[in-house]
Amino acid sequence: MTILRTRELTKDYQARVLHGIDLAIEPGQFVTIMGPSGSGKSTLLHLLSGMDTPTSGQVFLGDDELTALGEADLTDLRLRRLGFVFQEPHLLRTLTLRDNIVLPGFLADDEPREAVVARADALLERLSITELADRDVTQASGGQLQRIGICRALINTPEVIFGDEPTGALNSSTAAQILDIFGEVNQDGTTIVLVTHDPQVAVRGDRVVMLVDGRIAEDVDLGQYAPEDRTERLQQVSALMATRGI
Ligand SMILES: Nc1ncnc2c1ncn2[C@@H]1O[C@H](COP(=O)(O)OP(=O)(O)OP(=O)(O)O)[C@@H](O)[C@H]1O
Repeated sequence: MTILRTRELTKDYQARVLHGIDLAIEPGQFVTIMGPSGSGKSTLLHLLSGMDTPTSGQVFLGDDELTALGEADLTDLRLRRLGFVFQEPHLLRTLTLRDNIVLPGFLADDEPREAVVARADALLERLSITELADRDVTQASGGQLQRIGICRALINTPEVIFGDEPTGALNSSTAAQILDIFGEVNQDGTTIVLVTHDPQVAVRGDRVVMLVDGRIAEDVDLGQYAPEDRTERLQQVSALMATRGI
């Protein structure tokens, strides 16, 4: 069983940047996508998450083909079933941080607003940032804002969380805390797919998909090592990167 699957996915800009990608991700996996700059990592993430459409090929979320949906259905699917965490959280400046979190919940309009607010408050508490609820973006640190971004990504209880360098703008200790949160979310059963250059991010996952020139060059299972056995994982990832000249 797969939660995300691609079939012969290609993407052309001026030139072809993805060449027939076949990838299958199982529910609950924590996958990182690595590779040299320009290898197509972000492009693949955008196609997997329905943020962009391929030149040819298919993407499936469970039994649903994303690539067969029109823009309105795709937007609705992204809102309800997928979560996104970017390098910068891009929060709305005119809203409180709590209101930034609840907004996608209100847009989904599946349940009473009080229930959405209660879930936002539970997420704030879980990520230890309850005190930020009534502040705005000017009144929190980068790491705190990234936690708000994660709460927002989780508000509609997505099946998959996608991240593009989600710790790229943070110092290493804050980044480690954010990665702990991704680990906990994954432990709860949410599938995670992160693009990263950073081996310290890759070791948090249980699978590394390495892209080179728009093709999957390596697909490595780190699950044989316990998650806390980061040294072994780091050696694997570093060896992989060295092999590919990264
Ligand atoms: N919107 C676009 N229009 C034209 N070319 C693009 C566009 N987006 C990406 N590309 C090109 O596609 C190729 C892959 O880009 P992509 O951003 O997916 O790579 P990446 O591996 O994520 O790179 P990086 O690690 O530098 O972020 C690059 O050659 C890039 O210039």
